[in-house]
Amino acid sequence: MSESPFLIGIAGGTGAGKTTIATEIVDAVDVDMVLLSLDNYYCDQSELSPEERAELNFDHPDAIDWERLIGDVRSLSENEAVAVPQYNLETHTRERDPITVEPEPIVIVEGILALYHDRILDQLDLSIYVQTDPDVRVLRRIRRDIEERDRTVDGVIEQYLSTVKPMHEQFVEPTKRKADIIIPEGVNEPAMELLQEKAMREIGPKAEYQEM
Ligand SMILES: Nc1ncnc2c1ncn2[C@@H]1O[C@H](COP(=O)(O)OP(=O)(O)O)[C@@H](O)[C@H]1O
Ligand SMILES: O=c1ccn([C@@H]2O[C@H](COP(=O)(O)O)[C@@H](O)[C@H]2O)c(=O)[nH]1
Repeated sequence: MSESPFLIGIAGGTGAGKTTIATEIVDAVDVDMVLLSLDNYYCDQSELSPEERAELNFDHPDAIDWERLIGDVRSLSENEAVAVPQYNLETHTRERDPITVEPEPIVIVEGILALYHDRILDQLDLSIYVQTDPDVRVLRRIRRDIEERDRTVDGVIEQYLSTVKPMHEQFVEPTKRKADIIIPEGVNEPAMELLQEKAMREIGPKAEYQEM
C-alpha cells in the first residue's frame, strides 16, 4: 500500500454511540479498516490497589497515554504496523501483551477525547463529533457499565457525577467545535449512508489502484 490511509476521528461523550457508529462503518464499507479505540490507550494503573484505581479520574486528558497514541496514529498513517496496547476496563490495567495491527486504507480513531489533542487532530482527514443528549448517554452508560464493565449502579452514578460529567463539560464537549461533522443521537440512517459514501469515495481510487 503506497498511499496514506484516510484517517477519521470520532469523538463525543460517553454513551453517545461512537463505537457503534465506527463499527457500523467498518461493517458496511467493503474496504479493510483499522479501528483504534482510545479506550486501549489509558495509562496502566496496576501499581495502585483496586480501591485506589476505582477513585481515579479517567475522563481527564491526563488519563490517556498520548505519546503512544500519537505515535501509533502516525505509524499507521505511514503504512507501518503498530502494537496496540490492550486495556482492561474492568480492572483499569494494561494487559501484558499488545496486539499487532497492520495498516489499512481507512483508519478510525474513536474515543471521548479523539478530537482533543492537536497532534491527533492535525493528522485527521475527517473529524466527527457524535452529539447525544446527556440523559440518554447516562442511561446507556449505566446499563453498559453494569453488563460489560463489572460496575454497580451506585458506582456508575458516583463516577458520573464526580468526574465523567464535569470532565465532559470541560474537555469533551468543547471539541465539538473542531469537528467537520456533528452527528445527532448516534447512529441514524442518513448520516451513516453519507459516511459510508464518503469513505468509499475517498478510498475508491486507492482500492482500484491496489487491484491493478
Ligand atoms: N442509536 C442507538 N440506539 C440505541 N442504543 C444505542 C445506540 N447507539 C449505541 N447504543 C447503545 O448504547 C451503549 C453505548 O454505545 P457505544 O457505541 O458503546 O457508545 P460510546 O462508544 O460513545 O461510549 C451500547 O450499549 C450501545 O449498544
Ligand atoms: O479504566 C477506565 C478507563 C475508562 N473509564 C471510562 O470509560 C469512558 C470512556 O469510554 P466510552 O466507551 O467512550 O464510554 C470514560 O468516560 C471513563 O470514565 C473507566 O471507567 N475506567
